[in-house]
Amino acid sequence: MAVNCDSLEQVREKIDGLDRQIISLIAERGAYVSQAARFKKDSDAVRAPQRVEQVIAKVRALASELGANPNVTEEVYRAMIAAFIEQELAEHLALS
Ligand SMILES: C=C(O[C@@H]1C=C(C(=O)O)C=C[C@H]1O)C(=O)O
Repeated sequence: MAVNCDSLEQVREKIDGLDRQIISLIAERGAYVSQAARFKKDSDAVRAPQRVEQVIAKVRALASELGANPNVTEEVYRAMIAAFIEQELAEHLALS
């Protein structure tokens, strides 16, 4: 839960701290995305558009539950997943 800040400096300190946590989680998520490449036969399987839509529906619901903006959450996730698909495609190519 966000605290009420007394200055812009404090706001930015909070954001900087959260960015560190978010990036650590992106690193962990990315490691699992890379592992997924080992279990897929081709680039269509890497892209897995049905799974992408499942993730988007799930994170929109989670956003509503946890007090985040569902539209912002969806945009962030679509951009993140698009980048992870490129990462996974490169992993998949390297394995073949
Ligand atoms: C990690 C996977 O591969 C890709 C990446 C996804 C993601 O970042 O959530 C979801 C589906 C795929 O586009 C997967 O199929 O689960």
